[in-house]
Amino acid sequence: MSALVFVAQVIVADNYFTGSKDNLRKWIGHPRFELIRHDVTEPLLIEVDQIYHLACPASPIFYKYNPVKTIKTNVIGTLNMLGLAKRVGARILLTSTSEVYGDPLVHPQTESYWGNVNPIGVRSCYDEGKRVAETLMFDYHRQHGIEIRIARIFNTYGPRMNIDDGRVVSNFIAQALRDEPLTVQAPGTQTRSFCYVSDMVDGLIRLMEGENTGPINIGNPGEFTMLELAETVKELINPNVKIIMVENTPDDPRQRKPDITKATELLGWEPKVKLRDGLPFMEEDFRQRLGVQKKK
Ligand SMILES: NC(=O)c1ccc[n+]([C@@H]2O[C@H](COP(=O)([O-])OP(=O)(O)OC[C@H]3O[C@@H](n4cnc5c(N)ncnc54)[C@H](O)[C@@H]3O)[C@@H](O)[C@H]2O)c1
Ligand SMILES: O=c1ccn([C@@H]2O[C@H](COP(=O)(O)OP(=O)(O)O[C@H]3OC[C@@H](O)[C@H](O)[C@H]3O)[C@@H](O)[C@H]2O)c(=O)[nH]1
Repeated sequence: MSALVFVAQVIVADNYFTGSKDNLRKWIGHPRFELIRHDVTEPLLIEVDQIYHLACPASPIFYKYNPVKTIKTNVIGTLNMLGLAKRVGARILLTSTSEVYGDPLVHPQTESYWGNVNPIGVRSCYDEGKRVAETLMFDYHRQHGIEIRIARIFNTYGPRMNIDDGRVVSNFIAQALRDEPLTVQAPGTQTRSFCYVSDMVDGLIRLMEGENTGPINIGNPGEFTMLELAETVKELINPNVKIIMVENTPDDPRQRKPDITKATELLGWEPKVKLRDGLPFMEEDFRQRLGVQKKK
């Protein structure tokens, strides 16, 4: 009996705008791993079978920092990755976002919903950028026969996130560990649905290896208000910490929850890690990096 073993080689291209080499430390030097400092707004000439196109700042504070660069990354970066896919005949997966639904008027969000997005707002570089990226994917698919996969990712969290990333889960955990008040942006009743990173990776691999182009929502339907999230972090990590209300930013979506029927039926995927079970893994990682011991 003989077995065919598929041995993957991985090439990571990153310009380190929000990413960190430190997160890849254990792979550097591995014979089947290669790391390239590369900005996707420039063409990339390599030979590959599959492209996971994730490059894009994702935290609102980072994507708003240089909005022109964010939209270039989404448009020119996606064009370059599609050009690479076309040249070498690779299958390409785009990590799109629940932000394509904008401030959704349909709840929970299904993939057939076209969204409610402000085209000229401060978030548009990101949400409209990802919407164009999805359009480019489908145009390359229809015009050039490129094999595409589109994931619409809902808020994802987990260990090794940048401590000062600025997104809500990392903010609350870092604040709780630093004994700083948890900053709930008003009104605090806005909702998000949080997916643990290992579930997300499993969903993305299933989508890449499966037969469906998508778009497919990948996210955890467990929905929480930001006040509920703050209360949960307080209870689990630091019962003495204060929760304060601070000003919000424009166009913050008021509610978000994925309908994952397609992911369940087409990919056989559903998330396994509940928020209360995922937060302690992130707490442990943040404690180590911040040097904060658990109180006995
Ligand atoms: N984490 C989430 O909640 C979430 C939700 C929806 C969609 N997404 C999408 O998933 C992808 C990854 O998100 P993340 O949370 O890991 O974000 P992140 O900001 O932590 O990581 C993004 C990575 O892209 C790199 N990058 C940014 N611009 C680049 C460029 N021009 N060229 C090359 N590399 C570049 C960064 O250095 C970083 O390593 C993004 O495309 C994001 O839009 C994430
Ligand atoms: O300290 C904070 C930070 C954020 N928030 C609130 O928490 C909610 C979530 O904010 P985040 O910044 O974590 O992320 P958002 O949901 O706004 O955007 C994210 O959505 C999906 C992805 O594409 C991106 O990762 C990102 O754009 C918002 O309502 C925000 O007002 C707080 O209450 N306090």
